[in-house]
This record gives sequence, C-alpha cells and structure tokens, in this order.
Amino acid sequence: MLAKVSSRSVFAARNVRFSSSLSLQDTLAEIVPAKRAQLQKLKAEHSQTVIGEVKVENVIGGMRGLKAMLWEASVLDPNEGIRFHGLSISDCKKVLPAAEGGQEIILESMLWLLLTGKVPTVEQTRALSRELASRGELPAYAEKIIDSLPKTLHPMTQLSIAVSSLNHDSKFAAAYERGIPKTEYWTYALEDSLDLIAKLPALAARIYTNVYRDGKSLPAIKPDLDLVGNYVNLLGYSDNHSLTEYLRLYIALHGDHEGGNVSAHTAHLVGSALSDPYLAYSAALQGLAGPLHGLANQEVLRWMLAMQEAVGADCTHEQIKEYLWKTLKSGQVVPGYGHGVLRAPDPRYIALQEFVDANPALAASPIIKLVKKTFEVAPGVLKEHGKTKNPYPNVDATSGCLLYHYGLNEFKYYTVIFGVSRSIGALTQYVWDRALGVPIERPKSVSMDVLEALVKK
Ligand SMILES: CC(=O)SCCNC(=O)CCNC(=O)[C@H](O)C(C)(C)COP(=O)(O)OP(=O)(O)OC[C@H]1O[C@@H](n2cnc3c(N)ncnc32)[C@H](O)[C@@H]1OP(=O)(O)O
Ligand SMILES: O=C([O-])CC(=O)C(=O)O
Repeated sequence: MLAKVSSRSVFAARNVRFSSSLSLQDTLAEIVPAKRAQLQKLKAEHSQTVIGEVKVENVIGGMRGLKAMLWEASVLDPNEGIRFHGLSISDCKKVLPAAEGGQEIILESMLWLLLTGKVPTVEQTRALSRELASRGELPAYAEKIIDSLPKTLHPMTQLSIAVSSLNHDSKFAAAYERGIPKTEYWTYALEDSLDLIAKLPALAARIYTNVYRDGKSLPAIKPDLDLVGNYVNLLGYSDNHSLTEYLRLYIALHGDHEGGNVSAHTAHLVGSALSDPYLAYSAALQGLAGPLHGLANQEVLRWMLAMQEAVGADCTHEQIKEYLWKTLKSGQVVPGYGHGVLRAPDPRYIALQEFVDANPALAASPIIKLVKKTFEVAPGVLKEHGKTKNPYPNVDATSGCLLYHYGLNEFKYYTVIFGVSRSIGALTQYVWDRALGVPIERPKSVSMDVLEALVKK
C-alpha cells in the first residue's frame, strides 16, 4: 500500500486524476456537466467530420474495426491491450487501492476509476465497499426464483434469469413510469447499477450452492468486507487467502474491455431502448455465455483436461503441438487463443501469469504448468495454421485453470465469475449513456442485393 501511495506523484505528473474526498455520487454529479458539455461541443462542431470509412468487409465481417460506438471507460489497443481511462493494468496495480490485508486491485477501486475517470483514495474505496455490502442482500422473491431453477440448468442461464428478475425493484423503471425528466435518468441508473453490482455475489453464490452444494444455507453479507471478500465467503472459500486475492485481481481485470465486445455491446444496445440496468445486464450475460466470448474460460479448462488425459501431465512440447493440430484439423478453435481486436498476448493473461509467478504453489501446479507450456508452442502452430489474425493467448487461456488449481473445479461455473466482474464496465457505460442522453441504437442494415448494388455504383 505504501508503494501505491508513493507512486501517486509519478501519476499526477502524467495528469492522472485523483479523487478528492467526495462520495461516489457527488463525484459523478460534479463530472456530469463537463462531460455533457464535451459531447455538445463534439456534436456542434464535428457532427459531419469523417473519421473512417465503411467497407463491405465491415458489413459482412462482424463490424470489425468500425469506429461506431461511444464508450468512455476504457480503450483497447491491438498491441498494448486495455487501458482504463488511460491507465494500463500495471499502472492500475501501482495506483488503485487494494483490500484491507490484500495487495491486488479490487472491484471497488476499479469501479470508481471506470465511473469517474479518477483514482479513488483508500477511504473512498472502503466507503464504497461498505455501501455495496449494505445493498448486497437478496430480496426473497429473487431467492425463490433461483431456488426454483433446475440444478441442471447452466449456471449462466440461471444468472441471467436471476439478474433479469431484479428488475421487479428497478428504481430507474419506476422513475420512468412516474415521468421524470431525462436529465435525471442517470441518478436512477446509478442507483440500480450499484444495487445490481452489490447483489451479484449473493446471486452467484446462491446458484453455486444450489447446483454444487445441495442448497446449503448462505452466510449473511459482512459489512466490513470488500465485495470479493464477501463473494468468496459466500462461496465457502474464505479460508483461502490466495484464492481471494486471485479473485480480486481476476474480477477487477475482467471488468471492462471497451465497448465492442459482445457482453458490453449488448448491455449498451438493450439499455439504449431505456430497458432498465437489470434487463440490459441480463441480456449482456446471455452474450457472455457464448463459447467464443466469456464461456471460453470453461472451454479452455475442458480442452486442457482432455489434453492432459490424452498426453499426460508431463508431456513434451511436441505432444502439445500434435494435440493442437488434432484440434485444428477437426475444425475446432483452440479456446483461449485469438481475439477480435488484440494482436499480441493479452496483458490480462500476462497479469495472471505474473500472479502465478509470484506464488510458488501455483507455479508448481500441473494444470498451470500445462497452460505455460501450451503458450510456448500454440502461437507457432496457429501461425502455421494461418487462419487466426491473432495467434496469442487471451485472458481465458489461463483464468479458469487457476480456479481449477484452487479446487474450484466446477468449470461450468467459471463464466458466472466473469459475469460478476463484467457488470462494472457494462453498467458504468449504462450510467454514462443515460447521463449523456445518447439515443436508441439503430444502425442501418443492408441485404446482399443492396450491397451488390452499392458496390456497382
Ligand atoms: C474474454 C473474451 O471474450 S476473449 C475471446 C475468448 N474466445 C476464445 O478464446 C475462443 C477462441 N478464439 C476465437 O474463436 C476467435 O479468435 C475470436 C472469436 C476470439 C475472435 O474471432 P475473429 O475476430 O473472427 O478472429 P479472426 O479474424 O482471427 O478469425 C479468422 C479465422 O481464424 C479462426 N480462428 C480464430 N481464432 C482461432 C483459434 N483460437 N483457433 C482456431 N481458429 C481460430 C476463425 O475461426 C476464423 O476462421 P474462419 O475464417 O474459418 O471463420
Ligand atoms: O474484447 C473482446 O472482444 C473480448 C474480450 O476480451 C472481453 O470482452 O473481455
């Protein structure tokens, strides 16, 4: 913590903004007018300025590379990876407050940064932890809905249903029905977003205990713990400090990855119809549950375990190469590799590997050794295969394997943890979308006949 504090002056010199002593709500209220003015200026002076072109490949290729949506909290560089309000992951590790007794960045400090663009103080981070804890218990109807779901239903489907059900109490939806002015939308959006983020650990833990622990009763939320501390406690792993710290890092790092990824984009799209934060984030979770997106962490472990069984834990590079080729030749993707934007190893993957390197027990784990060995050969194989534009690992290449090492081996649950995290990025933008009054999203689509006619012109 001392090192973090002393690096403040270095960051201040880089114009990184530090929060004063205001509450989160007051900090935002202070920023909203300036952001609105920034958008008005852009509209007034540059609405017609061209910033790119649309090619046929954008229309038929998943809009890759098209700069067509506003996203405030983070920007993804293909080679450097993600920056949160200009801060890289290693910057965040230096400057964002950790939990009491911990070293890793936590959801609360990342959420504060994402929402406000400012680095919170330790006191502000603690106050946000207490606020989230005070909002964290579930309403009885939500517990009833979760408990009624079949244990065989995928945990991500359960999470999406549970989040959606909370719209029963949406303050945003109720205020809209009452007829509030548009300028006030963001305050209700923020209320719902904080409520939802706060309740995600209890929702996610209830799903876990129902599916994997015979519905064992859950402890109450502790008012003095950070959100992930509470989550780990609810999951029944509170005696494992290393896992708690890993989850703090994991959940902070997965929070936001600019706007175009499937989950974030979905929340933005659904929210643009003024569906409340619960409905928007429930929809985002449905996208996160796809194997090319968040479900890849489950798929990586499944693939790794199958490889381990086929070639043994102590396998050679040559055996891994053969297994990679077998996967590729059977027409499957290598899970945990490739990316829609990144063209270098994902810095989130690197940050998790650094966590491993600092923990000898993790570095010695057979499954984590296999992750590392696979990284040593997979890029070469994927380059030779010649299809993927990015032969390097993304964050999913290792995230689930660490959970497996810690004994959290119910891999169909892994994306739920990702879902707890992604809320902070998706809902940050939800709040800003309402504060800035961005319109309903409605791009123009074209048929192939129209495209043919357009290219002939
Ligand atoms: C948190 C996250 O969401 S990170 C991403 C997690 N997903 C995965 O790890 C799944 C494996 N990876 C993939 O499927 C892809 O790399 C994606 C979905 C992440 C990105 O997709 P794209 O942007 O379309 O990738 P790209 O432009 O490189 O694809 C070109 C071709 O390479 C293939 N390709 C891409 N990645 C891989 C891979 N890991 N293994 C094998 N083939 C691949 C694509 O399927 C595509 O094949 P096609 O021409 O037959 O359709
Ligand atoms: O950016 C993407 O498309 C996928 C990804 O890594 C994420 O959402 O975290």
